[in-house]
Amino acid sequence: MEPHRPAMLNKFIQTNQVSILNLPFSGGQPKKGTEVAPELIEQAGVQEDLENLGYSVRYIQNPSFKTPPKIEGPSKDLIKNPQYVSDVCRQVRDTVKKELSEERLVVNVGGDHSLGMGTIEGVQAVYDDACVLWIDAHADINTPESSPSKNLHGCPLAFSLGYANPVPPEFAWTKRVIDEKRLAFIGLRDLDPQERAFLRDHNIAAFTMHHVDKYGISKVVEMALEHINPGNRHPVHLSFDVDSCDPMVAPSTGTRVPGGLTFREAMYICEATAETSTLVAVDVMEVNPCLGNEEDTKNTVNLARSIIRTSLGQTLL
Ligand SMILES: NC(=[NH2+])NCCC[C@H](N)C(=O)O
Ligand SMILES: [Mn+2]
Ligand SMILES: [Mn+2]
Repeated sequence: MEPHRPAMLNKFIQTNQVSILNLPFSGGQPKKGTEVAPELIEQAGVQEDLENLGYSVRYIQNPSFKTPPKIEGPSKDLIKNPQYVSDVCRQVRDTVKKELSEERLVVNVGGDHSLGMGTIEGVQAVYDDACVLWIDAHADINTPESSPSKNLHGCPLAFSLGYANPVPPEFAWTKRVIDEKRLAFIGLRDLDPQERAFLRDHNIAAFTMHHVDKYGISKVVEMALEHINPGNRHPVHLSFDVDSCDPMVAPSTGTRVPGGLTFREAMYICEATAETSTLVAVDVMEVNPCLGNEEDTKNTVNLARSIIRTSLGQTLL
């Protein structure tokens, strides 16, 4: 079939190649189910969507991520599954790094958002000036110590910013790889006390749902991108937690928070990011097909599919 539109010219990735990393993993939080999301999102037709945009797609499967290597008790600071999360995230880092260094755009399909520490390190290993646009109801910037839940999906950015102190031994491989001025959030509405303190003390560009209401999504995206990526000179890593969206839009996810993004606001973020021609990696995280009814699962899987094709250049016209 003729592609109806050529793949967008990308400032950093000059091939038309995309690697989709299926990351069937739920070890960063207690609810089973995120490990089955990648296969459902694949079956929804992502490969065909991207081929229609002119991309050549390679799928990378990681079935071993599904099963914890061994039963582990909590480490002494009580965070859950530290060794399992660490092992998987380290492998994710290496795969992202390899695919990007061979000039393939990377799509990471989770899985829970603890995977973000792996995707960020992988992107930064190839593009050390890349910026991160984190779309989420949550800031995921708790340290293992500050985390009230002790679930590692609430912690990935604390590792990438070097805030965890002490760093649990399992995560000794993580480094401070991003600077605060290269990180922005959109969609925030559920923050823990220490997360709020980090965002304020380090002057991180944190756009909450209040800002979306006040300025509208187009202005918020413009301010966020202008802050982290002035002049579109840096590669962009878009990390999309579907719980940024309203529970009516993304019902099948583990930590639902009322008052989120509409479907169009979510798409607008993807469209505006695509228009910068600087996207090198996108994460779609926290779809849990085991939560909600059949209709809920279908809608949430379709949201994930739409996030992928829209951030890779699909437009409405
Ligand atoms: N990726 C997510 N959905 N994270 C939710 C984190 C919720 C809460 N802040 C915590 O630390 O546990
Ligand atoms: Mn979240
Ligand atoms: Mn998240």
